[in-house]
Amino acid sequence: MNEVSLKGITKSYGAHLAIPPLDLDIPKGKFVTLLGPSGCGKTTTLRIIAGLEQPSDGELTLAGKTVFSGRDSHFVPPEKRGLGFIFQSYALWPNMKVDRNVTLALQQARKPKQEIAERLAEALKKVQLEGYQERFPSELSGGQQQRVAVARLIAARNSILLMDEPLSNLDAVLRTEMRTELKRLSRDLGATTIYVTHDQVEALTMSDIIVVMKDGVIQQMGSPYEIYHQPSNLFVAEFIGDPRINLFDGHLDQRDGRSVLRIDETEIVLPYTVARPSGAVRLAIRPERLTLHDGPAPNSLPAEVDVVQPTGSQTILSLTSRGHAVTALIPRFVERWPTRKVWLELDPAHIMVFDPQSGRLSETTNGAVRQVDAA
Ligand SMILES: Nc1ncnc2c1ncn2[C@@H]1O[C@H](COP(=O)(O)OP(=O)(O)OP(=O)(O)O)[C@@H](O)[C@H]1O
Repeated sequence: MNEVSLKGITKSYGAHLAIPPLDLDIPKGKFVTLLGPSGCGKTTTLRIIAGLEQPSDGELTLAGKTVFSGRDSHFVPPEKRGLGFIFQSYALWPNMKVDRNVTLALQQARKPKQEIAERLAEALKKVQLEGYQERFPSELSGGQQQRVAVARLIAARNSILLMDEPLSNLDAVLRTEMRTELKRLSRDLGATTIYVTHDQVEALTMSDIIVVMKDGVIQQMGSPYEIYHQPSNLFVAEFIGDPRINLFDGHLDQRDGRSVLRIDETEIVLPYTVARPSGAVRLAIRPERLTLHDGPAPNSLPAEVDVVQPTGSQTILSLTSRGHAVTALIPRFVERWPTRKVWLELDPAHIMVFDPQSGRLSETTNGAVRQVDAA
């Protein structure tokens, strides 16, 4: 069942159409991330769901109830939508102590005192802030303030949670910790969570479903696995993955039932058949699917090593192959590559073939796009 459903939702600011007609169905209990570059409409979409922004047209339903309809100007205000929020700026009341910040909504809903006290204690325990009830937000660190915002969500027990870049003000260590925390929260509450970020690592690590947006238009909606391994177009392929995916211009030949790729003088026979005629193509391969050799090898391009960057468990190698910048990712610590001239082997099973005009991923003849590894 879909917990959140947008049908033909649009939003214009004056003459600027920020969200062209948008259809989006979010299943109950899933952690769904809206991901995309700055200005792609993620926040606007979330604010529309929250009721903080009125759409120009369309229909929005939450848990089966229509909360906005452009047809009859029906609009349910945010406080009546039964949603929980966490935004980037924790949105705590600066003049209220932690206990009141956590329980304000429960008090306004006139819940019994005993229940409020129990929910407060439980929520503060979950975020490890027991004993902090009497502090004002200004007496807490950024991470602790964010945990108060999380405690408020726990106490409210909303079935739909909306989060807009909630971790962007935190330092790297805290961000990783809070990622785990928010994922656990969403799971423990059994909540449907809609999370906005432009950080692909957050999206890949936290989500059941990622929705990649560009200019208000959904480019792909799928599991992190699908988004990473089967990007539906070049925009998604380039947006996801750090270091970025490598792109090459190439030529596809359909020869005796086999698909053969050519990049300059290098020929690569693919282990699957691409469902498109012979001709120019755009090829993509992830940095971790390249292997370096010190002499000629099958499926390889000659290249030169420019820069070696160990990151700890992995090393990023920047190379140049026939004038093109290429990045390889090696799963170990390397300080110096022994030779400057190398051969860069492309793993044929992991080459993606895109239409050079439309940028769309070409399907394989088995009906689906390539399957790699086990999901
Ligand atoms: N109040 C407003 N008035 C005019 N234009 C707006 C307003 N709010 C958003 N926009 C425009 O709508 C588009 C989508 O903005 P939105 O904030 O949803 O993007 P975003 O993907 O969340 O970006 P970011 O990651 O930078 O927050 C942008 O082109 C933005 O300039």
